[in-house]
Amino acid sequence: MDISFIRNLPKAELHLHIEGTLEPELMVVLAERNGIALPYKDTEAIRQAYQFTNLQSFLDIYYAGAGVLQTARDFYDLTWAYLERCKEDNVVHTEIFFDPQTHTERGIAFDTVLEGIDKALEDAREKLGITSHLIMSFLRHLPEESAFETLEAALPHKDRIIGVGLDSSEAGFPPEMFERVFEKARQEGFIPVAHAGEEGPPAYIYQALDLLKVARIDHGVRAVEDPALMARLISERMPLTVCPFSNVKLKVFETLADHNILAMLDQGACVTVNSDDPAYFGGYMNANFQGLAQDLNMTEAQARRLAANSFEASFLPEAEKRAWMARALGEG
Ligand code: HPA
Ligand SMILES: [Zn+2]
Repeated sequence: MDISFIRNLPKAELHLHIEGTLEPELMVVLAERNGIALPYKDTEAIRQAYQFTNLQSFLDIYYAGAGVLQTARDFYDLTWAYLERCKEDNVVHTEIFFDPQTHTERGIAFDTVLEGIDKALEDAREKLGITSHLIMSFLRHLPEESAFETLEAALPHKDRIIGVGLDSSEAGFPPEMFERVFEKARQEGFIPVAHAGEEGPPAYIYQALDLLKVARIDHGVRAVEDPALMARLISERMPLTVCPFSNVKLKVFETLADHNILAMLDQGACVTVNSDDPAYFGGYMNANFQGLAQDLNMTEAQARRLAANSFEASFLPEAEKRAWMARALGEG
């Protein structure tokens, strides 16, 4: 498939951790700016360290890397760099996760984090024509009480945060542990989503649906182990925000050729393509699409349906969704 076909396709990104867009070059700049010593000699050594055996081996390095983010300007620079990559890849709309607890736990104020990210999103609307939403994600390895405190901190900023998510170490931290905080978040008007079925079993996907009442499942690739669950996801058009490169780097699939995204697409599931933590997993949106073309023989029709799904699954207003879907399908 021609790279220009992928480039020209309008796309929405729905599964992207802003902390996961911290490229080694920016990490070094921010470490110097903030007087922080990195345990790496140069950017080459940082890249060398990015060899993961599972989700946890990634998370350990990812949380350590986020330590260079200190000021609102740092969060601005991080977010702006990602949005410029969106422009290159023709990602016209993005729904970004941020992990407030990664920062509040080390003494950075919630408002500092939000201020920097939100200003970059605002500038991107104006200068790059990219629309966006922000989703704050609770870290599931931390106690429920910490998630409740994070929700409290977000209440004055409801107008700038559309939803809540659940991420970090999945195995041993089932969605049911967060049922109460998600209930409160829904009452406050936040749209719920959750990582489930990345490393965790289908039971975690059921819990995310039935207990957290999510509007999307992040990852969800292990749903294929349970045919009744797959049938339900398909009949409900429940979106799965799938991250092909991430799944290979974290050994959910051995190779990209083993990935189930196109099989799920062809079964009628509302799967979408996303980059998750592109600075750590080796590529942004278009690289993920290109990988599927090369290693799974993705057709142009499949690429169009994946892009259309990304708008269908977004939290854009209905009319905008429909317009972008038509353009992605080549009907607009
Ligand atoms: O893919 C992920 N899974 C869980 N937690 C995460 N935090 C960043 N990326 C991820
Ligand atoms: Zn993720």
